[in-house]
Amino acid sequence: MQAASRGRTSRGSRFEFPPSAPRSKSSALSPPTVIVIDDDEDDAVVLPLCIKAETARQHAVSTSPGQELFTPPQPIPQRKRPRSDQGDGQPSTNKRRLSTTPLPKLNEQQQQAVTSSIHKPSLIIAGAGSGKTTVLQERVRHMIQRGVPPSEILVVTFSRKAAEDLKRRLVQSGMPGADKVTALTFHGYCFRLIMQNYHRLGFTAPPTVWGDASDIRAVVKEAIRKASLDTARQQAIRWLHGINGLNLHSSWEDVLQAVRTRYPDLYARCTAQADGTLQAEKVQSETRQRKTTEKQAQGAHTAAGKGVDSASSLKAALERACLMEVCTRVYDALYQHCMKKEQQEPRAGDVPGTKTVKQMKGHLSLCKGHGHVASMYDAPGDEFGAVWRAYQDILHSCNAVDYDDLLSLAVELLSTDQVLARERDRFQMLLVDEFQDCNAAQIALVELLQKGRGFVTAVGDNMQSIYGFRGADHRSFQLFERAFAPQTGPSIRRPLDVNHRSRPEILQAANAAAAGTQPAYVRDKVMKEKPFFEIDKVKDAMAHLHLIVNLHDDVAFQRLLERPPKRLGGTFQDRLKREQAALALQQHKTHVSLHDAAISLNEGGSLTAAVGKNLNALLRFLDEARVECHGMSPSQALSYLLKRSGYLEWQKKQNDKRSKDKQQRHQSKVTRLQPGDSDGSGGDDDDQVGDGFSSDEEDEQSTWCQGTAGLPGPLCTRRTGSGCRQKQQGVYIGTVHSAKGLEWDAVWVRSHEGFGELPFPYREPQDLPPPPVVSHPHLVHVSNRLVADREEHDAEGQRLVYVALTRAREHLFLYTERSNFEFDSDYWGPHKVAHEPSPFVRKIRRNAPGCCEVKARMTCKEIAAGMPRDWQHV
Ligand SMILES: Nc1ncnc2c1ncn2[C@@H]1O[C@H](COP(=O)(O)OP(=O)(O)OP(=O)(O)O)[C@@H](O)[C@H]1O
Repeated sequence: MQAASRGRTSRGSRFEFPPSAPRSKSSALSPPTVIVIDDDEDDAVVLPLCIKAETARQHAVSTSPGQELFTPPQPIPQRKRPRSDQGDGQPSTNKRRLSTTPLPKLNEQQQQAVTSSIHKPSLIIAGAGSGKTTVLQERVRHMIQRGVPPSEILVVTFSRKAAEDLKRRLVQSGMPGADKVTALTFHGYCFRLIMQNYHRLGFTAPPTVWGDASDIRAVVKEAIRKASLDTARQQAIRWLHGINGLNLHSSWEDVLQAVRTRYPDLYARCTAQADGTLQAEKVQSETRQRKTTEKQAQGAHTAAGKGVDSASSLKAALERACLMEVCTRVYDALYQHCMKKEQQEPRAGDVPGTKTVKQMKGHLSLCKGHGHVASMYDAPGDEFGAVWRAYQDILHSCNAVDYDDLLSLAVELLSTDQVLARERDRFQMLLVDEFQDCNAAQIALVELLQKGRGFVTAVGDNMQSIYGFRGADHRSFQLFERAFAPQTGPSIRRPLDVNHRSRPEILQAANAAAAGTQPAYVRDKVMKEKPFFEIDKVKDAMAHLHLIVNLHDDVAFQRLLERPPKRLGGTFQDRLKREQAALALQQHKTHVSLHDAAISLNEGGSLTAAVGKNLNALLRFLDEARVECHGMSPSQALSYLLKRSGYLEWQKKQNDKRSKDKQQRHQSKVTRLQPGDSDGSGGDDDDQVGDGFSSDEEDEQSTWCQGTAGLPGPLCTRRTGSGCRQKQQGVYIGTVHSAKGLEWDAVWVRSHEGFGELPFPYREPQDLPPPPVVSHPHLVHVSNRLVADREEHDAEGQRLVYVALTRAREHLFLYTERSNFEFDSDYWGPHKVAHEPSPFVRKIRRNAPGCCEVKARMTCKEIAAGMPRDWQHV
């Protein structure tokens, strides 16, 4: 950084400028600034939007939710925000203020909100930066001061970061017992509840939580396959039309009898197959055939022997073979069809009804978010309902749940008197942050926990509602009032009108961006770092852990099959899948686990020597590991497993081929896996359990596996991705969703055309899941309106921009690169694409011209020079 001379802002903070930079007003960076970086040149090029630095900063800004936010903020009372200037006038670093500084002196409205009766419901709806979270924290302190035992206070937030922050702040405030307060995400709370009561939900052991997006997609794919199988049964019935009085409800057994009558040859062939004489059909190559003749003969002998020994097992084997023959005729065609469809992105004009895996996954999540359950989609022939039921069957037989299930299962638990009474006893007081983003299940949880009692405080902001696409219920505040009005009467709402965070100009710009016309949405490709729990090595390690606590975890088992050192190829996996399907038919189950199928194949003795050896070794390894890991801590178990399975050795060989720095990166990834609390009792570490909103779109990730035998549970693994980077010195890079509730002195927002785009594009009504046919057994307010209309969807995009801009305290930079490389492998390969500034930037310029100044160009040096001196190293 070059030597610099000093300038002075109206507030007295000192900024440095390089000698070469002109010292006109336009070069002194005042927020907000829109910058266009031209990557053709070394220098950045700035367009945009600089604030007149001398405009008011000495007053607070009026802010209130909803429409009023669009009106230009009125300078009202003196803003007495205690800045964290460190004596020399330098602004604070880019850490969240709440986590590092003492609580501010509350204004009158805040004071009232904090001290209102703790035995009455309170709803605080206020704009960004008005101190909602601060009030929530202070209210907890107030409750403790009023004699509420801290362990009976439950604070629910929307992200783990927010929960951790709140807890830390409470502890730092020195309030005795503050560390006993429970601060969790909704999903964290539900997870804990389910782990403590899993047996009431029909689980025989604590379920595994499947959160990885690609794993879930694989399960959905399998569910589509299974649902197709049912369609196949119906097709087979049509194929065998009229025989033995078959109708569409006939079982596979009836189908079998019909085959026997109509196609005796086929039936005989299947009999022969069951006797083991056609085993060779499974062997693909001549070479392999020769090598395995002996083994096959042995296997055939065993199968035949079994058949002779027992008439019933011969019948079962016969049925199995025959059924498979019939099923696969139609089933394969359907499966291929489904899989082919899955490769394609949904496009306008796609035939409605045939859903892709991605669509199905989205629909499942959306419906679960709305509090629906599979049984609500029981209409015959309903494709979505069939897939959903198959999906749940797979989860159930693998003793697993997904993130969305955590909420609905918790609702189910709290709908039983015993659990509800215990939880209400355990947590007297409930406080909820970001209430505007609650979905039906979350609202139901709040209602169940406090209905008729009303010791609940909720805070939120309509303008920051950005989770509609995941089922956040737009009526959340209304529903809150309806549920708790009997306890409060009409005075339930408490306003907070003063923004204490951002400079007025920033707020004006944010309001301007969110006001007026609808934004245009343009698809944007974002290159982002792979989330920690999606890194292959991490998934490998987690698969080992998951399997030793739950052998029926098919996702983990599949992974161990696919990955070295126990690699078992695609042919074997196909065989295993067939065995799995056959076993399920034979046992009249919708699903049996891959592990069970593997045991069956292993015992069948019909595998080639090499495959048989590998499979046997894998099964033995799992059996032994479950015994050996008994009582170990998760990190010990992980070390043992990776070593014992040969994975580490394999990795070492791989590492030898890598450069040294790559090795170090890998090592650091593995060591990031940290064990959580070990007694499962939900101590302090329990709030490490993540919020479940992070699996694919956001930066924070959390995964769980639970102990059975001796393994401690829950094992919480924490991601040290950008969420943790925030705690270090440096720049936090994240999505707008992940930044919600947080604040920084300086915020840079990339603002080219895609800015404001939601994670999911708008879906036309025909692309939505069908409405449920029956209502939910537990939820009171389940909305049948699955997704808001286009107008609401666009408004949510605007709110996303509003949230982004209001994260800034002092400096807001909106920048657009003039052009950048984008990757298009299908056609041109990487090529440069020109970027236009976002429509929001145009709106800020149009609607709030007085608050910002637009710069056409700015060099990188000038940008850096505009930063406070102690930031220039960043
Ligand atoms: N009375 C006050 N005086 C000075 N500063 C305050 C006061 N109340 C809150 N603040 C500060 O204002 C900032 C915003 O507060 P807080 O995060 O609680 O607002 P919020 O309404 O939860 O914001 P958002 O909804 O945008 O996340 C914080 O830095 C907080 O310390």
